[in-house]
Amino acid sequence: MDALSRDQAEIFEHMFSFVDSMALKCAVELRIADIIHSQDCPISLTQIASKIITNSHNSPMISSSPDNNTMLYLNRIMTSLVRKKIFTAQYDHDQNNNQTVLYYGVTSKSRWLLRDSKPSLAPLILMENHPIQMAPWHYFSHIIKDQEGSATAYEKAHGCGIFELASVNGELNKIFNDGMACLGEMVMGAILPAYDVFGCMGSLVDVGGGIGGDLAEIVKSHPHIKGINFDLPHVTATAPESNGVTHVAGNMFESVPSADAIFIKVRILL
Ligand SMILES: C[S@@+](CC[C@H](N)C(=O)[O-])C[C@H]1O[C@@H](n2cnc3c(N)ncnc32)[C@H](O)[C@@H]1O
Repeated sequence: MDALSRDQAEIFEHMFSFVDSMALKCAVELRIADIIHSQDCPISLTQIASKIITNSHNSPMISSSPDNNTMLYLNRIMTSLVRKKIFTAQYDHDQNNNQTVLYYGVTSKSRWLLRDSKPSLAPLILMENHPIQMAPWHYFSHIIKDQEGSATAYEKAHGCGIFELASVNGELNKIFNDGMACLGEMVMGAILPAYDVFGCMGSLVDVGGGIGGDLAEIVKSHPHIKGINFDLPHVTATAPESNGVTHVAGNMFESVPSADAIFIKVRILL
């Protein structure tokens, strides 16, 4: 291949690179990793499709024979995910039908797509690839050209910032908080064993603590701490109860509950 064609092929690759994210999102939405992980061995496309149909009707009694379109589209998604080494694909002989069949199996990456077990990146994948969250990425050129004002790409796309939008959009509020909580679990798993700073405090306030997952982990490993999870009202309203953690609603730019120490994780001052 000459240099011109190679460069052109590379631009094509960049042009369609969003397809990888969409295939990942599709796999999470359809619970493909959960379906394959729940079996003891690799399974065929037909088996995956049947499970998807059964799951989508939410009843094992519904007939689960996939039609041609389902098989065609699922085949394309699986091809993309296998290319990214998220699943394996291997031909084997099916003795029941005396045919050679392609079987899909798990890899070390596929467990991060699981919906039914933790740790998982599934909530973050659903959040980052949601149309609301994708829209601001279309405004790069606008914010660069914009000579007046300092609107962010998010504000250009939605007319307000993410926290304001989440306060009036329950779906965004849930996917954002779930995404943050899943990220928090992983980060706290690294912070807690590495930083021995929590023993000396009697109370701790997590400012912008989301639904309180980080603080719950800290209090679990340091039960003497009185935890205060502080966030905006629409966030604390959906926070689950947790032993040793009190949820307090408010605006950090007005006041913050007092405690022996303040914990702030992730850049929130944009
Ligand atoms: C990027 S998230 C981080 C959540 C959590 N700390 C974590 O690391 O997973 C930022 C959090 O700050 C909260 N927040 C934003 N503005 C706030 C404000 N003015 N007062 C209190 N909380 C705020 C948001 O609701 C959100 O839960």
